[in-house]
Amino acid sequence: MSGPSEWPTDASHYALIGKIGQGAFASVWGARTKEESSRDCAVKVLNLDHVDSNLAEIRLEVQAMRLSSHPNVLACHTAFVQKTDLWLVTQIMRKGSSLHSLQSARRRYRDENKGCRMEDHILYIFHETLLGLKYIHDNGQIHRDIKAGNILLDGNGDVRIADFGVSGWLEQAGSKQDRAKTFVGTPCWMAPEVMEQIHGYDYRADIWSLGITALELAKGYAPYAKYPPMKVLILTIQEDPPNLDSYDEEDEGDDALDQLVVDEEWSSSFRSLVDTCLQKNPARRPTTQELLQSKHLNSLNDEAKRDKRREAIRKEVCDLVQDVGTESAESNSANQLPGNTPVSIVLSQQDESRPQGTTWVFADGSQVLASSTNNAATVDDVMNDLDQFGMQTGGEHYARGAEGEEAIDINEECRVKEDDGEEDDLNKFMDDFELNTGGENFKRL
Ligand SMILES: Nc1ncnc2c1ncn2[C@@H]1O[C@H](COP(=O)(O)OP(=O)(O)OP(=O)(O)O)[C@@H](O)[C@H]1O
Repeated sequence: MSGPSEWPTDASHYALIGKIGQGAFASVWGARTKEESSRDCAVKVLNLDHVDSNLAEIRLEVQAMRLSSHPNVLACHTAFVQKTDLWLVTQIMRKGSSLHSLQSARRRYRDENKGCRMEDHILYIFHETLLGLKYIHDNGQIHRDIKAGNILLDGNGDVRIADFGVSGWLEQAGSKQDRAKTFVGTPCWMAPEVMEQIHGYDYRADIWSLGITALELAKGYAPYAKYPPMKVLILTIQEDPPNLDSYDEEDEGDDALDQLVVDEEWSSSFRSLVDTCLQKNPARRPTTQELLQSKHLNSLNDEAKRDKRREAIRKEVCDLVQDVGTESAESNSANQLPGNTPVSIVLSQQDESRPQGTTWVFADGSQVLASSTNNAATVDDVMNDLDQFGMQTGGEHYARGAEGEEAIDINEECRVKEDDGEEDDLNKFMDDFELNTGGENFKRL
């Protein structure tokens, strides 16, 4: 393989062939170097307006990314600034995201009236991802954005984790000093402790996201994906962890999701694997090593069995899916459901001008202070008000207006007048909320 320094660091040396996909902060392209012996690659173009780390920091991190080498982590060849964009040149994974591949293959089987059972393929992807994640965790890092859109498949069935390090560069809300307490992520995959930011979080947040990813691959979309980000945050904090059955009831009759939903039988071992990852108390979640040794995945540690699974996914999935990044390929964007919009979270306790608590900052810059006052609301009140708010602000993404817009206090927005006679419900909701959040947030003033 060529050394990383040999990759050109000027955009004019690359030909962009076809768009692979569009994320919230970046577009990704299939590309080729314009050298005599041209090399294929993917180029992720991040608009610098959304990049808040300074370039020296990014350079150092890219250096680290280039040095990190694992068969299940996407290799980064080089990175450079081009006008107002940051270009990240990486390996290209021909089948794109694992979700895209599984869903495309499922559609093919369905069209041909053939049965297909994806559980073994999902377990294989899960196991490969765990190996990459173990490498990341063993190096003292947290990925922070594990989801099927960042788990990529190549034509031969290889699996690699993408976007390692990138989420840390994205636009952070709050001042530089707050940054250690700031987090950017996609709500549907975010662990409850990351949303609350009470006791901080560690690598076990990635294990939660991996559990959500297993659900996503199994069902075709992440739990709560149909809801706007703020509602996802509240449901994740309040409700029992999702599982393979829970969102069937939730989403029944939803036309948009009916297109995506997958109806398959799942083994009890797979169900229990998902449940193990999705424990709200992070201390109860297993480490990558424990998962690799668990009865659910143990057999895949055998090289011969792994090779067999790789061959099976190549034949039964990869071969049915068109390569991404070619002129004719369709864009491989993750479905743009509301809950897939990134949100950043800031702990605002140090800022005396604001009430204590966590601030959730949405991709469009709108903010919600999850703090408390004497008034409280029932869950339904909160949800109704969020819906209202969504409507007023243009819907799905709660696109609040321009810069300088005031942050929205959930309680301010959801305040229910005492004479509505709902005080008891409201108090109960706040008590539950305090309980769920460990009592530090949502403190009554
Ligand atoms: N190196 C690559 N090879 C093949 N496909 C890729 C590569 N990198 C990214 N993709 C695909 O390109 C699409 C866009 O990726 P991108 O990382 O910009 O957005 P995302 O992860 O879907 O969402 P966001 O980053 O906004 O949370 C995704 O479907 C992803 O799977």
